[in-house]
Amino acid sequence: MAITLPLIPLNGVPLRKLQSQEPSSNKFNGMVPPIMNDKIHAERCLFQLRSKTTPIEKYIYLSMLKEQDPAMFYRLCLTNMGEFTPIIYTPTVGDACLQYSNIYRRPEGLFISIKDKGNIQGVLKSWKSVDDARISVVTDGSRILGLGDLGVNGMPISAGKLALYIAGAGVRPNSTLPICLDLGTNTQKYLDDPFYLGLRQKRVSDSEMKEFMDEFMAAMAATFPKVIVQFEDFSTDNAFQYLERYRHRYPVLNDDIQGTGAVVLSGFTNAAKLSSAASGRALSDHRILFFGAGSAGVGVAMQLMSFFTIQGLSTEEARERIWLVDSQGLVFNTRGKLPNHKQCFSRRDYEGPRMTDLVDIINYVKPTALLGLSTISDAFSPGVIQAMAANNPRPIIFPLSNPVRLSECTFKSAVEHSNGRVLFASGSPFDAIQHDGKMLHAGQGNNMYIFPGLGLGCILSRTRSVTDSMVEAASLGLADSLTPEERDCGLLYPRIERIRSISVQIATTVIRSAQKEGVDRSPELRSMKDAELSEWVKSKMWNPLPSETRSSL
Ligand SMILES: NC(=O)C1=CN([C@@H]2O[C@H](COP(=O)(O)OP(=O)(O)OC[C@H]3O[C@@H](n4cnc5c(N)ncnc54)[C@H](O)[C@@H]3O)[C@@H](O)[C@H]2O)C=CC1
Ligand SMILES: CC(=O)C(=O)O
Ligand SMILES: [Mg+2]
Repeated sequence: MAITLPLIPLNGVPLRKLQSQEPSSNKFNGMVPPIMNDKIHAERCLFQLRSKTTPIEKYIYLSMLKEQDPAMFYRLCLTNMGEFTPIIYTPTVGDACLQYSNIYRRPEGLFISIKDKGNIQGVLKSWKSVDDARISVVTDGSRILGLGDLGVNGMPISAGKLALYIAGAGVRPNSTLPICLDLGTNTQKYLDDPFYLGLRQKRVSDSEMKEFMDEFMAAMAATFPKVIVQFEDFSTDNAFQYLERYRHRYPVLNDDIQGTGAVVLSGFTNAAKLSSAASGRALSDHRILFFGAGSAGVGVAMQLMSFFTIQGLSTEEARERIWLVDSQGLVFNTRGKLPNHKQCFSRRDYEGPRMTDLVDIINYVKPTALLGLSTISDAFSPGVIQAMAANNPRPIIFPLSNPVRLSECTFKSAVEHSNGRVLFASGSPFDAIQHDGKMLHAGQGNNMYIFPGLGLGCILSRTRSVTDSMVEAASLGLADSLTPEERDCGLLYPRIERIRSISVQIATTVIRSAQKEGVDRSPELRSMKDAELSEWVKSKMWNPLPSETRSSL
């Protein structure tokens, strides 16, 4: 039965208010259907969503719902997290980016282009809720997931991450600001596409970008004094460069370097304990091989050093537990000139010849863990998985590249070729599978578990900067957040349906860490006991659910 809904707020009255009117009310002059029940309308929205046949149609439907009826969108998102995240986030958001200039309906964030240089603050002031902005996700579209330089088509990434801030951490929708910078694109296909929404020019020079970024950051701080800036999906060199350039001046974080580092440290910590229980190997003896040495690979490697230093190893000993592989093979000192970000982990104990075959590298390194952040789909072939399984009773294999079609292997392949022994987490979701009569679940090692809670902790502590200790605290908060039932099921990450309580736990540890580091600007939180602080964090979360269902979160 087709039902026509008044989808646009009427006379400035939000749709939710209209819908809560009694059927008999004629206050809105017949613009509300006679029978408008909130619960049934939620079912109706789900019905509409589920009747779309392709993921991109579902994405478009949910984008419209988010725009037209945010409270309903977030209510449904929170109560159907497992169904919604693959649509509003990876993998479907990757397709939405690829097709953004074709499917574009309405602006959902700010586009700031190189042509705005000299007037960036003027553009920022046009944002609808200038007083409120607390968190902004900023991309320049130069490395969207593993899909390359998509220019302004990267906007759905900023919008999608912020939707998870709202759903997962209860940041108020009006406090979020998605931004896509247009500094050109080097992808010719877009420059030739009449629908492409960005400037028709190649990316600007490094020096021009630096001047632009300096003005942009100063304008953000002046316009939104309370805002935290999350850099997202910048190409490798710029990701490292701009994090370093601003992290001591402004409260900024880079999600791909720090958020990914934290989420993998957490899942790896849980996996290493299970792996060591099976092998008898000391935790400090794990050996980690990274396939992919870009912003995410090296960001994770830097964060995983703390796994070993927590076990009592020195920084140098921790570094020795890590090997990198890039597109040229094993990274070692005498191979030739290396970019700065790879130098720290370049091996000094290997002098050649070049080693490029992954099975050869595994047989040489004998890793206990293999982590993929390479964007190379199926790089973890059956032979690679078997080599890992031959050396380890419970091999740790994390194919972390996004979206799902770029994953280094599927869950099914990892389970089959390790005879069900694998400890697995992937960047994008995989369905659970049956093996030997047992249901096995894939962990999702994605920074979506970290950034909502980390960002919330930063907002509530009013931090001056985001320190390494705060990122590490977020990671340990996540590792500690598994329930006994989740541990019994062998999960490496908690169930995503519990994202709000996970975010409370992470935000609380992040606030405490900010206080220890002396970067907090909310002194009134210092005297609170931990339980009181957690309750206070929870009370600050925006909640779209009717009060009777809130306790289920
Ligand atoms: N699971 C998660 O939460 C996250 C996943 N990622 C994913 O990680 C992937 C990489 O991201 P970035 O590090 O930022 O990209 P990047 O472009 O900076 O790095 C890619 C790395 O892979 C290496 N590589 C490329 N081809 C290779 C080959 N044939 N063999 C071996 N290595 C090869 C490159 O040399 C480079 O070191 C992307 O797919 C991204 O979506 C990124 C951030 C978070
Ligand atoms: C998850 C994420 O941030 C990425 O793939 O870039
Ligand atoms: Mg990213």
